[in-house]
Parts: sequence; structure tokens; C-alpha cells
Amino acid sequence: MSTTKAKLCVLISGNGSNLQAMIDAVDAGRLNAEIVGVISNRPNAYGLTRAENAGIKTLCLDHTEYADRAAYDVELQRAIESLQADAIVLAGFMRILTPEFVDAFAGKLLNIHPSLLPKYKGLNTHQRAIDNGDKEHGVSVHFVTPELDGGPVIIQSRVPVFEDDTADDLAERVQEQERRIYPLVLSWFSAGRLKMLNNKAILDEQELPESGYASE
Ligand SMILES: Nc1nc2c(c(=O)[nH]1)N[C@@H](CN(C=O)c1ccc(C(=O)N[C@@H](CCC(=O)O)C(=O)O)cc1)CN2
Ligand SMILES: NCC(=O)N[C@@H]1O[C@H](COP(=O)([O-])[O-])[C@@H](O)[C@H]1O
Repeated sequence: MSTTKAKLCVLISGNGSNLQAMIDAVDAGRLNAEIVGVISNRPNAYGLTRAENAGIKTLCLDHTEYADRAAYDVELQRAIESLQADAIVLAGFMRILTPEFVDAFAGKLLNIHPSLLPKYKGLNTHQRAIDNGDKEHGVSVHFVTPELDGGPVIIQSRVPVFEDDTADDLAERVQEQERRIYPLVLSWFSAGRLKMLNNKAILDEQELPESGYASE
């Protein structure tokens, strides 16, 4: 097991509740890592305030100030490389990344997605589950690949969908699980137990099933 602290760079676009869960896990000794930087594509992301309050370096790279996606990703890659991060942790980061960017950090890019992948890739997952009459929904943590939300799944956690649920009700139930499982996955990565090999998620030298590690 690795004893050196893994360096994490967290990418956000909004509230930052997953970032806060990581900060709290580090402070509580449940995550042996250092969050070396938080980068947002939106200036008004409250997650930037959470990072500042925790004394973590922040950077806003506003995507509206770049000519196109490729130009933005070149600058984002440069900023991340300057931090010398061991993992790039997408936590509500709402930009589709170019294949060139993803390839530059292959195996070091993680994302949390609010659905039971491969169901509901993309956006508005909670309303889509409700509209489809699903009785179960949930969250997936996966390695990021060029295919949007198509990377190998590491872990999933399931929640019930109730008849009278709104999208916000369901989002809150899912996010309770997010805050629990993302720090756990990062602790596996930081300990050197979690890798991506041949587009598969590997935990403790064992290939994980397509639905990942079955969280309790
Ligand atoms: N190449 C990849 N990029 C990203 C992945 C991925 O798996 N491969 N995961 C996403 C995260 N994500 C869902 O989990 C996601 C984020 C953003 C979008 C999207 O449609 N973004 C739009 C802008 C939307 C907005 O600003 O509100 C866009 O980029 O044009 C879909 C899914 C992160 N990137
Ligand atoms: N497609 C990406 C996506 O929708 N991600 C979702 O954005 C929220 C961010 O919350 P946070 O900013 O409070 O961590 C989380 O629920 C995460 O699953």
C-alpha cells in the first residue's frame, strides 16, 4: 500500500458537494491524499469558495473565454500539468473533454455520474429516470475515456425512486450516495489499488465487472 499522499486535482462547475466530501474525508483521515488544486470552468461555482475556505489553490478557466473546446482543453491540460497531479477528479465538471485531453491523462481521469451507467449517459439523468417510471436509480464512478460517460465503471450505488419524487428529491438521494462512495474510490486510487488497464477497471489486481464494485 502506498504511503505517499496522492495528489488530486479536482475539476468542478458548481456547488462542490462532492469536493466538500473529499475535503472532509482528507481532514478525517479517511482519504490519504492531498487536493493540490481545484479548477472550475464557471466563475460563480460555489465549490471555489469551498476550496478557498479549505486553503486549497483555486483556478477558474472560464470556457466562454476560449475560441473552441480544443483551445480550452489545451489550457486546462497545461494548468493540470503544472500541479503535477496523480489523478484528475471530475466532480460535477460539466464540459465534454476532447479525445486529446483524455488521452493525455488516460488512467488518471475519474468521474462521478448520476445514473446507473450505461443508462442515462449525458445530462438530466434524474428527470429521465422519473419520466421512464424507473423504480431504481443511482450513481456510477468511472474512469473517463473519450466516449462520453462510456468509460469502465468502478463502483455503483443504487437508490429507490418513489412515486412522488421530483428530480430534486431524487438528486438529493443520489448525492447522499455520491458523497459516500467518491472518497472511497479515491482512497483506493491513492493507495495504488485501483487502475485502468486495457479499458477495464482493476481493483486489487482483479478486473471489475461491467457494473463495477457492488457498493452496499
Ligand atoms: N470525453 C469525456 N468528457 C467528459 C466525460 C466523459 O466521460 N468523457 N464525463 C463528463 C461528465 N458528464 C457526466 O457525467 C457530462 C458533463 C457535461 C456534459 C455536457 O453535455 N456538457 C455540455 C455543456 C453543458 C453545460 O454547460 O451545462 C458541453 O460540454 O457542451 C455531458 C456529460 C465530463 N466530460
Ligand atoms: N454529468 C455530470 C453530472 O451531472 N454530475 C453531477 O453533478 C452534480 C455535482 O454536484 P456537486 O457540484 O455538488 O458535487 C453531482 O450530482 C454529479 O453526479
